[in-house]
Amino acid sequence: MASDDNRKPADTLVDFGITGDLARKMTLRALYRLERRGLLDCRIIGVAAQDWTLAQLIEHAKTSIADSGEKVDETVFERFAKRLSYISGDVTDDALYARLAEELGPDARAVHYLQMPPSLFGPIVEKLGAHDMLTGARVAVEKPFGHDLDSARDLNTRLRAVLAEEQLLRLDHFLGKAPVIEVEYLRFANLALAELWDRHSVSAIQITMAENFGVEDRGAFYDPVGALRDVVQNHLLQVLALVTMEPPVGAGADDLRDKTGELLKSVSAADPKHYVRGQYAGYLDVPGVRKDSDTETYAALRLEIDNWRWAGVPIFLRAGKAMAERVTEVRLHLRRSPRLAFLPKLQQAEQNQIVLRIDPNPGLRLALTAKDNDGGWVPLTLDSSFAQELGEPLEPYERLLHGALVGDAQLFAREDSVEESWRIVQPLIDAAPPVHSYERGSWGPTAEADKLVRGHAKWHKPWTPDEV
Ligand SMILES: NC(=O)C1=CN([C@@H]2O[C@H](COP(=O)(O)OP(=O)(O)OC[C@H]3O[C@@H](n4cnc5c(N)ncnc54)[C@H](OP(=O)(O)O)[C@@H]3O)[C@@H](O)[C@H]2O)C=CC1
Ligand SMILES: O=C1O[C@H](COP(=O)(O)O)[C@@H](O)[C@H](O)[C@H]1O
Repeated sequence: MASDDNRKPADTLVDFGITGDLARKMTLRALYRLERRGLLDCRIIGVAAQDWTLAQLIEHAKTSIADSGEKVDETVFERFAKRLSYISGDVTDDALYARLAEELGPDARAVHYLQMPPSLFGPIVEKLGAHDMLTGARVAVEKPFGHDLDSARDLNTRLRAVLAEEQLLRLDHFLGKAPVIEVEYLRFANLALAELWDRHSVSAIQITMAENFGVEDRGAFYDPVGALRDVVQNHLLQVLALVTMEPPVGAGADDLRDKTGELLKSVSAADPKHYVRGQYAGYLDVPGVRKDSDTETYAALRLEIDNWRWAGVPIFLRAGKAMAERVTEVRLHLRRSPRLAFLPKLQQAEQNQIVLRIDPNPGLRLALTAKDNDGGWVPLTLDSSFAQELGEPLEPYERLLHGALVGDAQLFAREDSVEESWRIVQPLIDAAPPVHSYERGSWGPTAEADKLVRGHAKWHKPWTPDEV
């Protein structure tokens, strides 16, 4: 397919897996919201195994959208429902593709969105190719992309045998989060930040993704996966790449992805000696979890970026379920200022910090210090809330599905960055240390996690929205 075709807006979304859990919780709502905003300009062909009528699918869509907390406007929903059609069948069966090809017609410009079990990504794309439905089309695949480096490489090889890289969109919903997208602009458009953003000013970077709920009803999915594969290999490494990359040289999707790919390439493979795994008390009772499971629900690790900007700056990542708070943030600890000889008491001020909160209530905090009345120092924080100052953003799935439909690949992970991020974490998969138990509602196995950062800034309690 000529590369210009890959960027043309699609006129059809083929939604494989429209009856599934992700569709119910998130993607039907996202499509409805795009309709409401006037940003949806295609028909939608749902594909799944359920033997439903179109009326049943429409009813299911309405209930799902309402259950997701969205107020359903009848006029908007009617417009949305008119776009829908439905094909039921088994995606491993050729007959389904013959029906799909007929429904699509010869001139369709389709996006095939695969919110399907990952084991079916390869078979579906191959069948689409065999039935000549990939010319002029794009394919968007859900996470996870592989379960280790070898399987990610195999999947890339399999999909790339029938698709050009420009046709393949690998979803990572963190790349659709407004504050994550904002990082590029904040870093490079503000000299006040840009001038501090390197090893001369930054002494350590901490990225925390804490969730205050457990695995709940997702035991069967989660137990073979664990925190490292579920959120570190993808979400947190993509965030790290955006936080530490060099400035892109142009506005194209590959200008940005060249820089994130390059950055991940310069991250050394993780060392299991600098890796802490935890499992919350009660995890083994979750339905679907093996009774003797040693899957981690908490992962903390240290990484090094071996390039001119970041050499020598330790990067600490941690992610956990059933933690004290739900908060995802990036925290840059700046180096200490020299001794403040002009103060009456001999002391050093606390290190400044720059904090980007990704969730909830995204914002930027500058943590400074000021002089108190006794000649010591007190914390002084400058906070901004993006919602208040920048307005309500598109939700991640709205942004990603819209990007897929209009042909903007910028928000999707490219082959190189997916493989590099698996390369980085692979040693932790191959030689996983034992898991340490931690209490629900805590900050994880803190004794072990504290050892990981010994000699550097301690883990900082994340900036939570209720904190003033
Ligand atoms: N659920 C979530 O919260 C999230 C999920 N994801 C990813 O999204 C993808 C889908 O997950 P999820 O929605 O939870 O999965 P589900 O199992 O809930 O849904 C899978 C969908 O695939 C369809 N399907 C499965 N096998 C076949 C088949 N042989 N032929 C036709 N249709 C088939 C199902 O149809 P039917 O229902 O008719 O059987 C259903 O529509 C996965 O890659 C997952 O990792 C990513 C982020 C979050
Ligand atoms: O991909 C995943 O992300 C969610 C967290 O997403 P968020 O947008 O709510 O922060 C995580 O709970 C889940 O385990 C994981 O699969």
